[in-house]
Amino acid sequence: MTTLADKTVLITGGTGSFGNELLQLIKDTDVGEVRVFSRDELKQEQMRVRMKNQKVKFHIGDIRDRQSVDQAMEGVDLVFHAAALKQVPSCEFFPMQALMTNVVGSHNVVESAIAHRVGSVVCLSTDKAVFPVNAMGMTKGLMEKVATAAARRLGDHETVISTVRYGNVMYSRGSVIPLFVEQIKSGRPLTITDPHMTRFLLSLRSAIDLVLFAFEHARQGDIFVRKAPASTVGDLAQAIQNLFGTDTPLEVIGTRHAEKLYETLATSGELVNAEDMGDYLRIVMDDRDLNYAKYFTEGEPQEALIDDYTSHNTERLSVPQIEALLRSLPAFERELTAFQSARQ
Ligand SMILES: O=c1ccn([C@@H]2O[C@H](COP(=O)(O)OP(=O)(O)O[C@H]3O[C@H](CO)[C@H](O)[C@H](O)[C@H]3O)[C@@H](O)[C@H]2O)c(=O)[nH]1
Repeated sequence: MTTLADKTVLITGGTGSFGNELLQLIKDTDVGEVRVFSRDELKQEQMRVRMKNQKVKFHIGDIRDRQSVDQAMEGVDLVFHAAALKQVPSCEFFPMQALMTNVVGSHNVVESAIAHRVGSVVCLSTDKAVFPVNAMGMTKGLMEKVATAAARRLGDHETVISTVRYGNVMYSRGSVIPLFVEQIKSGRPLTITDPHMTRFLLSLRSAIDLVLFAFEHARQGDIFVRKAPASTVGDLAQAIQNLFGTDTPLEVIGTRHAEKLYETLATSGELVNAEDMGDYLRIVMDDRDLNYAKYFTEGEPQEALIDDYTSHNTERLSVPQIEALLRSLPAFERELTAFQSARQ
């Protein structure tokens, strides 16, 4: 990570799991300074005590408040924009709050970075932003539009704005894997929404690799996608049962509010202009101008021939493959070991 040498990095939403993991990775490199920007003073205090690192500075603020963003942006070279409301149910019930943080807040971050001549801004998005059905995905989709519109306006300005999209981060707080583990530990049935539902699966470390890849390779307005395998929820539950050596009953509870049978990481329209970079896809910005006549004369005939890239048609993990992936997650492995030793 020589490219971070002596750089000042700002992580919005820096006290979350993404910020914590990224900091672990870069705090001992030759990075100049890392600023953690977030609303929660308690989480910042806990992080400060845990880190004890002079390079890490803490800024209380809210991305909805431009002034607080501007203060933290002074002298920054690189922004990882992770601050968001990302719980599907809470965004569903409070869509204006999602709009204020994910759209207006993101606009503040992008415009502040441009005004402070920051070198690179990487915005974190999600597969739920593509063909969105819930307020979380809709507002993240609008965040992408805000980032792309700024990038289009900037052209070859010194600030490069890019976005990354990824699917479900395995074992993230509040997600299905820790839930299934808790249900097994307490002997309750595993609540399965729909055994055929699929999700892209990736580790937090892979998500961070994607963000660093974007920083190192971004051209103006790029969206980067990490290719990822997927599994059905039924197979995921089976893999967890196998590893824990239990046969806890399964209870099919049905699809929850505002969720999809499968997710999409890139649309056929985006794939027409995407560059295959091995583990990653670079979706190039559509930089056509607002000259509507062109839209009717310069369409994209290829689009109809390509499928969207979805968790239904990506590589499908088998149960043993899911087991191997789960065992590579340190937090899962710790739970499993504790469970096994308690049973002996
Ligand atoms: O009791 C449950 C809960 C979930 N699921 C299923 O497990 C899969 C994953 O569910 P998660 O709740 O772990 O993840 P989501 O895809 O719903 O969304 C997650 O990932 C998003 C990012 O893409 C947001 O971060 C969101 O808050 C987070 O929950 C889904 O198919 C869901 O239907 C079950 O079968 N049973």
